[in-house]
Amino acid sequence: MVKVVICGAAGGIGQPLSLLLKQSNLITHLALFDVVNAPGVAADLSHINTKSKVTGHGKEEMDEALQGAHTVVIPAGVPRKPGMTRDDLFKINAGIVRDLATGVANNCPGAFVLVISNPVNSTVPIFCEILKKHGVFNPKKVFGISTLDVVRSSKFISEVNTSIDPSTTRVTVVGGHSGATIVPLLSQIPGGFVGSLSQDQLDTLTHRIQYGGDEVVKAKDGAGSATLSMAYAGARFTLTLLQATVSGQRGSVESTYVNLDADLTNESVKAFRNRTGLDYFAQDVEFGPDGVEKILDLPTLSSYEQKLLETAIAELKTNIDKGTSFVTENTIA
Ligand SMILES: NC(=O)c1ccc[n+]([C@@H]2O[C@H](COP(=O)([O-])OP(=O)(O)OC[C@H]3O[C@@H](n4cnc5c(N)ncnc54)[C@H](O)[C@@H]3O)[C@@H](O)[C@H]2O)c1
Ligand SMILES: O=C(O)C[C@H](O)C(=O)O
Repeated sequence: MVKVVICGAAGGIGQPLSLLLKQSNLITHLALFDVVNAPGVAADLSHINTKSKVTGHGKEEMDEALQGAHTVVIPAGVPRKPGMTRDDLFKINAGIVRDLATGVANNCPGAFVLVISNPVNSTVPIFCEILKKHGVFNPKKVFGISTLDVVRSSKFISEVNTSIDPSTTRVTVVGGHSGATIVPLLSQIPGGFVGSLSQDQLDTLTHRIQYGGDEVVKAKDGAGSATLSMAYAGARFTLTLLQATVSGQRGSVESTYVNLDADLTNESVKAFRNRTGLDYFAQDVEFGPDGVEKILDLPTLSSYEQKLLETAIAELKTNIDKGTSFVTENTIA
């Protein structure tokens, strides 16, 4: 049985994400958990003629939803409004993520967990610290979802160079998932893409990728942030992970924000960690049956990207400390 649980399933991301996952034959049970409206969304989806069973679970039914989960996807929490940073969401979303992590530790400690709730740079450390406290943390199984940055990068570069097919050109995006911590490695795009840009074009494109979320928040004008593109990105990541962990497919790669203990064999990851002091970082990861098979080496960066990375590292440190301190200060020993 492959049970996938969506926490926050009735929300702006949760609904289209559940719809996309309902189309997968890899999933046998889709469990929708939300503090509001989950049974209604579940009833609606359950009429779609694909293999999976769909169940809805309300506010008091988190444990039941999580029991036996293979994978838990978490888009629960509040989204931004214009003028807010992702870090402004910390106050509310930190507590939501802490409680869901406790639920995972108690009900499905071996599950793969995909954290979408912002600020991802801090909510992933919160999730991992809670699992550590319960003695069930496996760094190969917890992922911060930064796939939307990769999806945006592919699309935005194809608008600059129309010979690029955005559906097949993947861009490595490292660092984290907010503003300056998002570092797209455009120098890695084959065909001399970066060399064809002026410095102004490179600055504009990099800024657009780093602040793509703001474009949507501004356009939605108070009605939230990216939901449909996020559902697409979240489904892409979930299905890639399921193909590796359920179907045994090897060799697929996505950029994702992980605890760097996920690959203790990579010497360059060790060296990076010693130099920066970072325990969490988004990087290209290869999937295997246990989740993270390998964290890939950082490629050689251009001097432009190196500067972006140094700025990202400083901000990431603060974001990570904020997440880990929250757990130290807000959990009963
Ligand atoms: N990682 C990314 O790239 C990315 C992209 C877009 C949005 N996000 C983040 O995803 C989150 C959700 O965004 P949205 O637009 O779907 O928001 P939304 O308000 O539309 O939906 C959130 C849902 O979570 C539910 N919820 C709240 N507390 C809960 C709890 N304790 N347990 C279960 N469900 C709970 C709400 O009832 C709601 O249905 C936000 O934090 C947003 O910033 C992340
Ligand atoms: O911008 C946001 O707040 C939502 C999300 O993180 C995004 O990148 O679109």
